[in-house]
This record gives sequence, C-alpha cells and structure tokens, in this order.
Amino acid sequence: MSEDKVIPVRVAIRCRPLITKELNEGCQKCVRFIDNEPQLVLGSNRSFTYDYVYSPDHSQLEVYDSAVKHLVKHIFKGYNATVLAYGQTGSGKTYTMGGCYDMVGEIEKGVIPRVMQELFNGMEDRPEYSFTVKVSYLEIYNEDINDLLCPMSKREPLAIREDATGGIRLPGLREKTVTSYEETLTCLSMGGQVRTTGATAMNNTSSRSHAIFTIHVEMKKKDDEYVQFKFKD
Ligand SMILES: Nc1ncnc2c1ncn2[C@@H]1O[C@H](COP(=O)(O)OP(=O)(O)OP(=O)(O)O)[C@@H](O)[C@H]1O
Repeated sequence: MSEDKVIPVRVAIRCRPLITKELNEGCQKCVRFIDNEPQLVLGSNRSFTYDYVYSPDHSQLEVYDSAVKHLVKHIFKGYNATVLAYGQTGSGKTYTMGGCYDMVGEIEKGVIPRVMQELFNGMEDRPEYSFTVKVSYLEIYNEDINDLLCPMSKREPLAIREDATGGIRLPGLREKTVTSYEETLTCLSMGGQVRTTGATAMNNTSSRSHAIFTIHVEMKKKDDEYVQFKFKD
C-alpha cells in the first residue's frame, strides 16, 4: 500500500462517564488515557490505538468537531459519508449520535443535530446552488424493518430488496423533504419517540433496535449532483 493512500474508514473510541447506577453499585474506572495520544490502556498494560480517543471529559462538541465535522464539508463536494455508532447496550451510542435530542440541552446535543445545523448553514453560504434535503429514519428490530417516520397506525414492516446493481432498496420507506434545521429535528424527535425501547440490565431506556437516519442532499447548479449522508446506531 502506498504511504499516502487515504484509508476512508476512521475509528473513534469514546469512554463515557460512569452513570449514577454504576456509581451507586461501586463501579470504578478501568481505562486510562495517554495525554495527547489516541491511545487508551486497559488494566495495567494492554494499550490500544485508534484514530480518535475520547475520554469521559470530552464534550459532544469536541467529538463532533474532530471526528465528524470534516465529513459535512465533503458532502458539498459530492461525497457520501456514514457515521456508525457501535457498542454494547448502555455504552452511549444514542447519546453520542443525538437520538435522545429531546432529553438533553444545547451543549449536550449529539452528532445528528450538529450535522444538520452545519448542513443548513452550509446551504445558506452557497446561494448559487439550490438544495433539496430529504430525511428517512428506520429501525431494525429483530427481523423487522420499521419506518420511524410513518404513523404507527399505518406502519407495516418494510421488505428489503436488492436492485439490479446489487444495491439495497427498501420500497415504501418514507423520505420526508425538510427545509430547515428545526423541521429536521422534528423528524429526529418524532422517530426517536416511536423507536422500540425497553430496559436492559445496563440501560433502563435501551433502544433495543438498530436505527438508521439518512439525509439525502441534492445540490444543483449547472450540472446535477447527488449526495447522501447516513447515520447508523
Ligand atoms: N458521554 C456521555 N456523557 C454523559 N452521559 C452519557 C454519555 N454517554 C452516555 N451517557 C449516558 O449513559 C446512558 C446510556 O447511554 P445510551 O442510552 O446512549 O446508550 P446506548 O448505547 O444507546 O444503549 P442501547 O444500545 O441500550 O440503546 C444514558 O443515561 C446516557 O445519558
């Protein structure tokens, strides 16, 4: 591999603070962080290196600014991007991604609201283009795929199909056109409220499902361009 080859996948690890339940049970930190290095140490000597390492002291803004913000800039150049949060129940995926937007304040808002804000600001800064923004929000729960932007009374599990080029399609998945940051947050919030939740031993309000929030941005000037942004939790 040539030395200047850019690896398109970057991995960040985030260690959340101990929550009240854990503190009450006497849990203690078992991870150390190395100053100014993207490294963490488990126990006395097992160290791991990532592209980004975030300790419990890192804020939502710091996570967003260093690991995600640059992806939004690339959207306006026609690139696609995916931010995928992976981890065991209660590890902080929903908090980091911003799926719990309604429950936290401005400082604590997560990746998705911050991306939306940046996207709409970026559109305002480009008056020579016209934009169409559409969002969809789905969850995968057991074997079912649910459209989170569809009213519960009309909702039926979606079928998954493969198109002629091997791409994955979900016929019937709603794509809602949004024209402002606030309108997008309403979709995020409405979808979040109908996600399948339940308690696990480690999280009283566990999401119990995988969720994908997708933002399609169409940007038109002389030539048509089409870009897509995806979040998975
Ligand atoms: N960086 C953080 N700072 C403060 N609190 C956090 C942080 N990350 C997570 N939490 C808190 O930890 C708890 C569990 O987080 P969260 O619900 O995001 O986990 P999850 O990985 O989405 O879990 P599940 O897969 O069960 O849905 C929540 O109370 C959340 O507010």
